[in-house]
Amino acid sequence: MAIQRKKLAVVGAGFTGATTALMLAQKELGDVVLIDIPQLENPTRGKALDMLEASPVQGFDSQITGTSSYEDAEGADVVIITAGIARKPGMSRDDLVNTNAGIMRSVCDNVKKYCPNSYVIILSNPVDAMTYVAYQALGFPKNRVIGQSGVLDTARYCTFISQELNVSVEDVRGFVLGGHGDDMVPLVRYTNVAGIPIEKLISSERIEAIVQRTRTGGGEIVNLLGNGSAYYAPAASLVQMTEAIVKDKKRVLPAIALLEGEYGYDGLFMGVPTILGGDGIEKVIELDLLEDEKAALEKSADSVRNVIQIVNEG
Ligand SMILES: NC(=O)C1=CN([C@@H]2O[C@H](COP(=O)(O)OP(=O)(O)OC[C@H]3O[C@@H](n4cnc5c(N)ncnc54)[C@H](O)[C@@H]3O)[C@@H](O)[C@H]2O)C=CC1
Ligand SMILES: O=C([O-])CC(=O)C(=O)O
Repeated sequence: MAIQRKKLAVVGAGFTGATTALMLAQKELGDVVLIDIPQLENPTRGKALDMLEASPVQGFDSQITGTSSYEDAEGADVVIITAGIARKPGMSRDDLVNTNAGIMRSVCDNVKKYCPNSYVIILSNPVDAMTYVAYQALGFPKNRVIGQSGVLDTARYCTFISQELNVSVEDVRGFVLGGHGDDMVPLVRYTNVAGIPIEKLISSERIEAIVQRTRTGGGEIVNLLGNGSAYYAPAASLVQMTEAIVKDKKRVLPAIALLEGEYGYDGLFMGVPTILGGDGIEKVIELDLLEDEKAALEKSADSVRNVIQIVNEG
């Protein structure tokens, strides 16, 4: 049988979804189906057509289709869910929980029906809780339900470190653990520049400032934009995760995974280092944490549990 291109569905054709669709196509990771609600069928088709018309200029052969019908996404290999409302200045991600949980359930009913074998990556906020909602609604095995937070949070962290030291971003390595909220845990002890621990390069005061800026990195963009939240770096993060899956790269990337004993948590979805490959989350990597790191992770886990409780009560 002829080799076929991968089929990639992006649900939600707003800022993050549209940007992701374009970046996926530019990297030729597969043909992209961009889906939004029926009331936005024409704008969604228009965005997809506009992107496709960039393909001769940029030289990519991925197809991009805009639709409100999940039938067009039938059999997708990867489904990225960005559907939902975004926060505005003065709001926390958790304020979105009730609206987005309803949207997530209705989207997942369709994904389950039309893309039963897909690997699903969740972006909608509050993303740890939304990954839990998706897992319940989809009924897929845990390796196929993956939340995006850590790639983005780590990207922000590494951006700030590279700016601080005026070195290439390519040489900065780090990890952010925990929930996607203001008490996320950038792991300073596991952060280095070309192998050199950052504690040897940056003062502890400046490291603390970078950690704090990372934790509130999403809010910093929300305040600057005024009417929505970040989308370029979130889209780039989704594309890196999709690439790891469709090319079976076995990248070591942070992702929101269902923990079943790892790090001492059971039944909780939270950001941890994983191996991301052709079978989705192929492994959760467990790091030895010091007491203060464990305490910081526990604080973050507590925030995630509180939001999940709202979901369960709602
Ligand atoms: N986890 C993360 O790191 C990040 C999460 N986000 C979250 O991603 C979500 C999307 O953000 P943006 O794209 O900026 O918002 P946006 O408002 O630009 O786009 C959301 C789109 O979802 C669509 N939508 C709503 N209900 C739908 C349904 N039932 N089916 C299909 N589409 C539906 C809307 O019509 C809209 O076009 C927000 O919840 C935001 O907080 C954004 C950035 C990073
Ligand atoms: O801050 C937000 O609401 C969107 C988001 O999750 C991020 O950019 O990290």
